[in-house]
Amino acid sequence: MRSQRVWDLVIPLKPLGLAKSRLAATAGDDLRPGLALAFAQDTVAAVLACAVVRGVCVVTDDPLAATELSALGARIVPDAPAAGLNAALAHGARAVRSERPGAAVAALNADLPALRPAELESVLGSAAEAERAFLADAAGIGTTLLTASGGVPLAPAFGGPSRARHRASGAREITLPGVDSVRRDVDTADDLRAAIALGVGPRTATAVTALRA
Ligand SMILES: Nc1nc2c(ncn2[C@@H]2O[C@H](COP(=O)(O)OP(=O)(O)OP(=O)(O)O)[C@@H](O)[C@H]2O)c(=O)[nH]1
Ligand SMILES: C=C(OP(=O)(O)O)C(=O)O
Repeated sequence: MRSQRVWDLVIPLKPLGLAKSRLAATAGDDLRPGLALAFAQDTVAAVLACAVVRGVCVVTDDPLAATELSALGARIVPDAPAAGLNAALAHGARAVRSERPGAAVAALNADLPALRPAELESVLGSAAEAERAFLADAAGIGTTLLTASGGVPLAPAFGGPSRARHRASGAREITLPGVDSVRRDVDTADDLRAAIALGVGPRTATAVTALRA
């Protein structure tokens, strides 16, 4: 029987006061940081429930997020480069591999509140067939997940139209059907509605109830 590959995930998270700025009209400055935290908590909890995930490293400078996400079982690494998303991801991958040389790593956004562990497992199973692989977001423009096998640099190129950049970088695109929850990032009010329709995790459901109230 072929043994299944295990993965270490790297999840970047901006300071909560700055995160999810495109939801400002929906949530307002009082509720938006809590919503961003709830997305991250539901994302991390689903990742940690995935059978092929060995560990989660969250790269963040936010003290509340650090406390809450480490309580779920994530390792927290400060955003020492302070040079944006891709620098944070490369830093997280280095932190993982400094403890586990040769680890297979996957970068995943923190804004996937509908994430299902079984769908993530399918995506990672498909990713194991390539040295580097990625999954496009629900809009088909960006990326929600990028993987690198052991010994292979992650070389993240997230931000805006990153699907084309990851494809051009030589990473293989994962084209699996039935993994909507892994593609469903939430940037806008429409995205949030779509995530709710898929079924969000418990912390996001509570935060959305506060929003509606
Ligand atoms: N550690 C770290 N994480 C980042 C940084 N920039 C973005 N992220 C995270 O990267 C992921 C994807 O970023 P975006 O979807 O643009 O999220 P966002 O910046 O919160 O959303 P907007 O403010 O609407 O652009 C989210 O999990 C962010 O929290 C950064 O400079 N450092
Ligand atoms: C960082 C990304 O997400 P967003 O579109 O939310 O900025 C990305 O898709 O590369």
